[in-house]
Amino acid sequence: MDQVSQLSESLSFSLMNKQQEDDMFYESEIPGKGIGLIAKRLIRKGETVMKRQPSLLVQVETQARTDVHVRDILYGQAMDGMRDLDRSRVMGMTGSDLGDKIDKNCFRLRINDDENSDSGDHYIGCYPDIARLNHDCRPSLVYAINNFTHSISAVRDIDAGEELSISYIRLLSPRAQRLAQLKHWGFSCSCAHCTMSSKDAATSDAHLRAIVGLERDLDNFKETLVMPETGAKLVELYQRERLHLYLSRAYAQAAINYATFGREDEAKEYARLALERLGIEPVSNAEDVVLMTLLSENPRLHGAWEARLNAIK
Ligand SMILES: C[S@@+](CC[C@H](N)C(=O)[O-])C[C@H]1O[C@@H](n2cnc3c(N)ncnc32)[C@H](O)[C@@H]1O
Repeated sequence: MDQVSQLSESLSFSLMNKQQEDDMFYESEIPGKGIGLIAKRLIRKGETVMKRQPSLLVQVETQARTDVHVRDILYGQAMDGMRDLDRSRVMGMTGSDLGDKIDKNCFRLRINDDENSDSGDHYIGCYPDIARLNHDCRPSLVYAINNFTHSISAVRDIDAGEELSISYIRLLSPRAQRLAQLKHWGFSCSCAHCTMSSKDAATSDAHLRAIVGLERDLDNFKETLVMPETGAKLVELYQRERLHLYLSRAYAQAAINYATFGREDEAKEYARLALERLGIEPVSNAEDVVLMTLLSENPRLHGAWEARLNAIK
């Protein structure tokens, strides 16, 4: 979709669905976290929760090169140019001044790039409605920023009264490391996963270490410890850890791994599960969808078919 049609789709989504959003969640004071968003009704897995264009966009390179005094003048001009409603939402974001508000609430994004390279223009985008979402190490929502559009959907069913949350960081580090990383963001994480007992945290940390180890083994085709079931074991660990937001990748790895051992039925089944999870994500990676569709229909046509069997021979 080009940027103009994406923008108009997103704007019409915002207008048409404002009523639906009002019916979906509300803002509330959350003990120890400031303001947050609470589900008003059951939100189904895969439901779109919000879609927004940025109220303010900062080009990272220009910002880094600009002296603080000039930057403040530019920020002021940008604020003056905003509609009253946007200005008051931006000023309502948590933080002492605009620079601090941007640091604490806004998202880094990259435009016109190839995902795997360092090229592209780097921006910081401010989406004040989305900035009300607190962090949780087991978030209920997943987000994606495609061009400038920020889209969020539910990774699992969310009960009425539950807090809506996203993750500000990647979640495979042990508790102590996650806490240190979030401290760097200026807060001490009080999510249920960071405040659990030391015994439960040690079990969770062991699962996370096992996940990282299995992913490393699965990525290495020379790794002889990998069995046909290694990918399924990875999926199981992600499920036990309730890291639903990473399940599409885990199912995909399991599907490919079964294919590398020539296990057609399991490869098809896990590819089908990967496709189901990809459908839940706000923006699915087109390449992943094509690969998983191929695997779910005819794993023998995938480049990885029997790759590990052939390596053992
Ligand atoms: C993007 S804002 C989220 C909305 C914010 N609570 C508000 O009142 O506008 C990020 C700030 O929320 C608070 N916060 C978010 N997640 C938290 C968590 N898991 N534990 C404690 N504080 C949290 C921190 O103060 C953090 O700097």
